[in-house]
Amino acid sequence: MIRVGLTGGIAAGKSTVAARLAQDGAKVIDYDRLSHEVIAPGGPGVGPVLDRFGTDCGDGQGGVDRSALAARVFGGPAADRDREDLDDIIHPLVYELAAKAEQPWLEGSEVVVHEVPLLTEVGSAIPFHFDRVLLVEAPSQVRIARMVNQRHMTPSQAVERIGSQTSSSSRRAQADLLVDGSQPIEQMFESVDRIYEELKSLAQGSSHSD
Ligand SMILES: CC(C)(COP(=O)(O)OP(=O)(O)OC[C@H]1O[C@@H](n2cnc3c(N)ncnc32)[C@H](O)[C@@H]1O)[C@@H](O)C(=O)NCCC(=O)NCCS
Ligand SMILES: Nc1ncnc2c1ncn2[C@@H]1O[C@H](COP(=O)(O)OP(=O)(O)OP(=O)(O)O)[C@@H](O)[C@H]1O
Repeated sequence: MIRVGLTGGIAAGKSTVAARLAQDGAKVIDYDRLSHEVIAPGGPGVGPVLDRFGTDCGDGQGGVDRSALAARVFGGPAADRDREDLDDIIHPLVYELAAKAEQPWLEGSEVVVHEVPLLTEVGSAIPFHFDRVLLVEAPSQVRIARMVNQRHMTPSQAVERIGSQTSSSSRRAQADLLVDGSQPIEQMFESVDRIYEELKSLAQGSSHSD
C-alpha cells in the first residue's frame, strides 16, 4: 500500500476530493468522522472531555454536544488554550482508530488515504509516515462563503475557524500534490482522477509502508 495524507483548510473541498478518490478505488480514513466517533455516546473521549470542559458540554445522551464545544474552542475567551487541551485529548484516540482502520490494507497494493484536516498543524505528532501529501486549496473568501451558505455558520464563526488553523503557505510547504478546490467540480474530478492513477501506479510498485 501507499499512505497518502489528504489535507486542506476548512471547507476547501477535502471530503469532496476524498469521495472521488474512494470512487476511483482508494481506501479513505476520515479523521473528522473518527473524531466524532470518539466523543459520541460510549466513546472513549467523552469522559475526559467532560472532565476538562464541564458537563455543560454534554449532550444529555452520554455524548458531547459538538456545537457547545465548538463555541468554546473556536470562539470562547480562552479558545487557544481550550483548543490545545481538546486536541491533546482527541488526537491520540483518533490516531488509534486510524491505525486499526488501515490494518486490513497494510500488506496490499491499495492507495490508503488519511483525510486529516490538521495534518500540517499536528506536525510530527501524528504516528504515520505519509508517502505523499495531497493538499486541497481554495481561497479564504470561497471557504467562508461555503461555510456561511451551506453550513449555516455566521461569517464570524467561519472566520474564527479559519483563524484557528495554519496558513496556506505552511500547508504548501508540506504538500507533494495540489488540487484546486475552487475550480469547477468536473474539472476538479478530472485532476483527482489523474492524481489517483499516479498514486495507484506507485502503490502497485510498493510492498509495504510503516
Ligand atoms: C470542536 C468540535 C467538537 C466541533 O465539531 P463540529 O461538528 O462543529 O466540526 P467538525 O468536527 O465537523 O470539524 C469541521 C472542521 O473544523 C476544523 N477543526 C476541527 N477541529 C479543529 C481544531 N481543533 N483546530 C482547528 N480546526 C479544527 C477542521 O477543518 C474540520 O474539518 C470538533 O471539531 C472536534 O472535536 N475537534 C477536535 C478534534 C480535531 O482536531 N478534529 C480534526 C481532525 S482530527
Ligand atoms: N470544486 C468545487 N466547486 C464547488 N463547490 C465545491 C467544490 N468542491 C467542494 N465544494 C463544496 O464545498 C463545500 C465544502 O466541501 P467539503 O465538505 O468537501 O470541504 P472539506 O474541506 O472537507 O470541509 P471540512 O474542513 O469542513 O471537512 C461542500 O458543500 C462541497 O460540495
